[in-house]
Amino acid sequence: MIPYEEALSKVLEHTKLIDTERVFINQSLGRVLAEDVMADTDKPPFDNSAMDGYAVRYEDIKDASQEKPVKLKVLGEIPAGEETAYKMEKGTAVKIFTGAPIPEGADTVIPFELTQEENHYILIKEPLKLGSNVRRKGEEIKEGEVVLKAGTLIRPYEMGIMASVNRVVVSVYRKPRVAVLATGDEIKDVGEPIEKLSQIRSSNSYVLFAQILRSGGEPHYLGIVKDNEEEIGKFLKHIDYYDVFITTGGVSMGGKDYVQHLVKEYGIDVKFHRVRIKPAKPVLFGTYKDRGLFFGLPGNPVSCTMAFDLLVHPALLKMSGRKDYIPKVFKAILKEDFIRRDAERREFVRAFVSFDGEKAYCSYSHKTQSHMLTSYIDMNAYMVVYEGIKEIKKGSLVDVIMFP
Ligand SMILES: Nc1nc2c(c(=O)[nH]1)N[C@H]1C(S)=C(S)[C@@H](COP(=O)(O)OP(=O)(O)OC[C@H]3O[C@@H](n4cnc5c(N)ncnc54)[C@H](O)[C@@H]3O)O[C@H]1N2
Ligand code: MOO
Repeated sequence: MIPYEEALSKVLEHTKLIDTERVFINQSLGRVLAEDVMADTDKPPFDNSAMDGYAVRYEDIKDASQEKPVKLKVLGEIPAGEETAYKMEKGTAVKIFTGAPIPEGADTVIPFELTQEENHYILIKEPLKLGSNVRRKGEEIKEGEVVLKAGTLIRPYEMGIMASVNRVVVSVYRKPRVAVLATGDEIKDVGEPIEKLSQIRSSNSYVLFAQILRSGGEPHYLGIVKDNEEEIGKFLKHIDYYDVFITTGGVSMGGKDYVQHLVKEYGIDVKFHRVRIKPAKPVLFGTYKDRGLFFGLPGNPVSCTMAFDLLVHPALLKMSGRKDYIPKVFKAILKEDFIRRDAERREFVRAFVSFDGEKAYCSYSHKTQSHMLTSYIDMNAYMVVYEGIKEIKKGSLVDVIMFP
């Protein structure tokens, strides 16, 4: 049995960056840019007003005061989207709206609130700084400048930035194709008739499907296969099509746990089998072809789910070009005592982390066993109980990892 860090670094060591594809920007959310995105023009493309008000010449208004108001003649108005033919001379102002181009000769904008208008004239009773309320051409970005670097995660903000520089198609890392195959004679899909009390619904298939989606992958649901080498082999025959292949069940010591024998037959090079973690001890990891990743996750629902979050999720992120793929560990104050009997493995207990000002607090689910998927209800993190630790007192600092 290897420790968790070693398992994770083995997985990441074999995780290679996936190839790229071009997508329409609306399809790019959550993907990672595989190219730099450049500005097509200066931003803003022209000097324009940041307020509804009057474009003026600073020279004219710099000495305005309550006692000596400045009076300017209003030549006309410029709405946003209009070009301007006004040429401003001494003693004049032009009514202007937010986003409209600053007329030639003007350099400052006075908001309506600071003026009084009367018969095509305005009165100004206080000065403004030179350039007030003017958004300068190119002040945000210069034409040709890299606005988004390759490697950037695309969030709604970045999508907007790409639209603002008229980039409609962009190169991103492809979504990994991830197969999910549930194994087990007793496993039934949702909706299938249950003939015997000993049969179990395949919750794992659905958790995994959603986890893959959440990790930015493309889930391929392969259904359920019996504990039968030939049947499982029919799926593994096509393993090359997938970037990642996940099975659940059949990896422990049971007589029908075929996966570990089969993997060799289908070109999977096993890198580890069994990790000193609780749950998910029997997890198996291997590689195929030059870049495929194979995960044999345990059948127990919590073991399967947790092994995905802590081993598969980081790999999917890394493969997709993400830089933040290592699970972040931080400290929280334990709100109640924790005790366990067996301290051989590092345990990842489903926990709830809450924040109060600067401090984080941690409580945990008392359903600690690996068949209880309901231990995830209302929880948002894993509390890490390290090897050799049997007891943690209320008030102690514990390590926690938020769910992805
Ligand atoms: N003698 C030993 N027995 C077991 C060991 C061990 O070290 N020595 N390890 C235990 C641990 S830890 C785990 S975890 C399980 C993992 O076993 P498998 O991966 O071989 O899984 P199965 O035996 O096929 O199933 C275990 C359990 O999970 C249920 N299951 C399976 N598939 C699904 C599914 N798709 N959806 C929901 N539930 C599923 C299955 O019915 C079993 O109850 O092994 C221990 N045994
Ligand atoms: O490791 Mo198993 O996942 O403890 O139940």
